[in-house]
Amino acid sequence: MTMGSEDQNLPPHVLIFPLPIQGHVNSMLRLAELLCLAQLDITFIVSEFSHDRLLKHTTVASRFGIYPGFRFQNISDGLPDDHPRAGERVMDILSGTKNVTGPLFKQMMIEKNCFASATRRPVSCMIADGVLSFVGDFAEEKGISLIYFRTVAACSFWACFCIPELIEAGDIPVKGEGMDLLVKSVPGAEGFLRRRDLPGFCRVNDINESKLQVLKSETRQTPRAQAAILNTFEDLEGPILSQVRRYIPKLFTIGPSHSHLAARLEARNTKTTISSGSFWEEDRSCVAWLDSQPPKSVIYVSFGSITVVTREQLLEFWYGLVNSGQKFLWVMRPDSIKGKDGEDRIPAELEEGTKARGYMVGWAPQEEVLNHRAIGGFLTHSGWNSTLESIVTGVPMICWPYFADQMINSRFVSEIWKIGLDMKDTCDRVTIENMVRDLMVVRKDEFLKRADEMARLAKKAVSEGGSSYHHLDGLVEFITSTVS
Ligand SMILES: O=c1ccn([C@@H]2O[C@H](COP(=O)(O)OP(=O)(O)O[C@H]3O[C@H](CO)[C@@H](O)[C@H](O)[C@H]3O)[C@@H](O)[C@H]2O)c(=O)[nH]1
Ligand SMILES: C[C@H]1CC[C@@H]2C(C(=O)O)=CO[C@@H](O)[C@@H]21
Repeated sequence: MTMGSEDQNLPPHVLIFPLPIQGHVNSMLRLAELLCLAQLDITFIVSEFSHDRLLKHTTVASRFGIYPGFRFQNISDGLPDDHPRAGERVMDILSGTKNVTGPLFKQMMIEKNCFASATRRPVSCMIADGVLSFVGDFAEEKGISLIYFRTVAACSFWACFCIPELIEAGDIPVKGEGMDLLVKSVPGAEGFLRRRDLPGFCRVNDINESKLQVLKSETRQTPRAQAAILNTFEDLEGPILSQVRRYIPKLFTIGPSHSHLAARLEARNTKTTISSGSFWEEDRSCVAWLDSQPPKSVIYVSFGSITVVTREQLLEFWYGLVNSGQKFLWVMRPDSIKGKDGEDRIPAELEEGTKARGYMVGWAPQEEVLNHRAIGGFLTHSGWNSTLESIVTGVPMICWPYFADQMINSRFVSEIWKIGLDMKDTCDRVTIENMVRDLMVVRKDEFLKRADEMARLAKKAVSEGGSSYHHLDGLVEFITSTVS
């Protein structure tokens, strides 16, 4: 772990370590590529499960093959291959990572001399997912610089940061009555944040429940890092970012990371295609279907990589979409329906309505879909990457948050940014039908106007002179300063 004098001219060596979940890996891969463009050496720690998926379904090998300083390093996520890694069992990823991956990581770093080689200095800086405190422990033990990258919005990070105060105020546990009461102990969000909008981890019966405790402690330890990164931009979350900076002054906002990457690649004329990090095979036939639809006539429906719905919920969505009379493109992940019980018959009116106005795929090239001129709205689970992708393309949203940060993202979409509607905690066909009509027809112009303005601000942030552009340069400078 000591650095020989021959290493002095080598670039900084950054280790990047995401939680092995689609949204987290996607955003960290984009960060990795941005840092490759700045000529830094990168070791990207990826779970065997995620890496297999990436190799099978993306061009990740050739995408990173052009950067000589980039390497993948596989590690176990501690879960058996047949673990669903979705729905109610997704939190097992956190415990698997802590109990199995953590010790393996430490052993690997020691045995491999922090990935030093003849052409690479030992890891000089670690950028770890904000919920991997064991990386922080190792960094402190070995004196390596540490930056946390929490892949959620600032608003969600901040609400998690305030969990101790929320408990103190009696706003957590969130349950039963009082869900619509405003919370007072998330500074900057007084006046609009209700208990029901707090991150899903707060929905516990008892404050000792592990998901609450884990998120509280993982979030609260963030300031021990020398800096932090958020995939957001100043014009989107300025007031909340000011609150976060009271505790983490060195905070780099570099988002939206996907459009930032596209902008930097474009500026170099390197590549203009979208860099997908999909864990499932993208069904591109939906793009041909979209090509034949009128402008802004289709609502895109996708609930991300973790959401699992019951058959009842599925039917409510389906009736709502068909009854709205609007065209729809629906991503139905193969593992996204809970307890298929053999009762798989689809009512004839839904089959007919889908044939007439719908199209379904198992996984879509989402960025390309959202960019398509035929898309006029997005019915989403409000995962942060999906939210940012929608913002960049100026597509208004209907939010059906499933868990975690999605609960607060959807509140900001509807109440603060006013670029969509929030249907959290409801799932009935009439609400869905009405909201789809509102978004796509009745209030279409109002939502599109605001969404267009937000898209403009997002693009400004990642362009030369913009806040995220400036922050990424600052991040590279900071990383470089850790070796000089
Ligand atoms: O058919 C699809 C559906 C999704 N995506 C992509 O998959 C990613 C999904 O990310 P996200 O919207 O953030 O959802 P999750 O994968 O569910 O992300 C997890 O991680 C996020 C933080 O990184 C959190 O905000 C979410 O709540 C959490 O569920 C996005 O980049 C999408 O473009 C596709 O390419 N095709
Ligand atoms: C499974 C969840 C645990 C933490 C992650 C998260 C976050 O706030 O960082 C939000 O939802 C999921 O992506 C992860």
